[in-house]
Amino acid sequence: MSRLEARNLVIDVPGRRDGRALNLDLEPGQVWGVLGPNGAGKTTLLHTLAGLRAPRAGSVRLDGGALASLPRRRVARALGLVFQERQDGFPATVRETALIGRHPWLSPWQMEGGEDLQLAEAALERLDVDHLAERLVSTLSGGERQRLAIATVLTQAPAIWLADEPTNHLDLHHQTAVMALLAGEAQAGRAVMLCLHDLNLAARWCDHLLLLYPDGEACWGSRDAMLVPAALERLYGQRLATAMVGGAPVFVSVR
Ligand SMILES: Nc1ncnc2c1ncn2[C@@H]1O[C@H](COP(=O)(O)OP(=O)(O)OP(=O)(O)O)[C@@H](O)[C@H]1O
Repeated sequence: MSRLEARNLVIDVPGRRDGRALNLDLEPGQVWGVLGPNGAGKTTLLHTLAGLRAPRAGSVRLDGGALASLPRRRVARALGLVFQERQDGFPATVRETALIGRHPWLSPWQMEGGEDLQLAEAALERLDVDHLAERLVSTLSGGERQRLAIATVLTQAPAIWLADEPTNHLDLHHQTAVMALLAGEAQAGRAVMLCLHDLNLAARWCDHLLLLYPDGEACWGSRDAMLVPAALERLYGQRLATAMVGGAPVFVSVR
């Protein structure tokens, strides 16, 4: 189990004022949703929390240690990142790609062993892409590629998931399956943070929300405290109608 802390964190969005510094803890068992309009800084935040981008101010701490000073292997074992964009620069099969998730756990020239292969196979099956194991990644559909990206992080088995729009390209069934998988990861003691565009998925599956505004303002807290229609309308610059379905709010944009 691991925790990630943002302390007085200002993400570096070019040309934008600092806005509100973030002070939040991503703790084992939690599912955080990051909401905000295009360009608000969701991806920038995730990459900053993963140590791939330097913050403008403040720090990120992993289990109490400054992320920037920890060995990359230690970070790579703890943090799994599902990228929004990905490049498949060289030819690889689906199975080989999932096995990349084991790299943080292997020494530089060590081959993957039987246990690594078992983890990869189980992850491919869990994401419903096991029948594609021999296929080249370049031949996959958008949704299949997305599920493989999640299977690769599942193979990595990190204590903390940072997932940028994990339901991108997914049909309704696979959206629900992926959100259930991530909620299950949290229930098993991992910490999960997701950037989402779908308010209804956030309302259904997240227990904490961070609202990022385009001007750098932000607020965060428990899901119920954050799902205030007026705040969400201001966030997106969009009028919303709200209904309750199965005990959870459902938001629909209205003209
Ligand atoms: N290298 C860069 N140079 C200039 N501007 C950048 C650079 N990287 C990001 N930005 C800008 O920073 C802002 C935040 O980008 P980011 O990708 O974090 O937004 P986002 O909330 O994830 O958006 P989306 O919902 O569209 O994915 C955007 O306005 C983007 O154009």
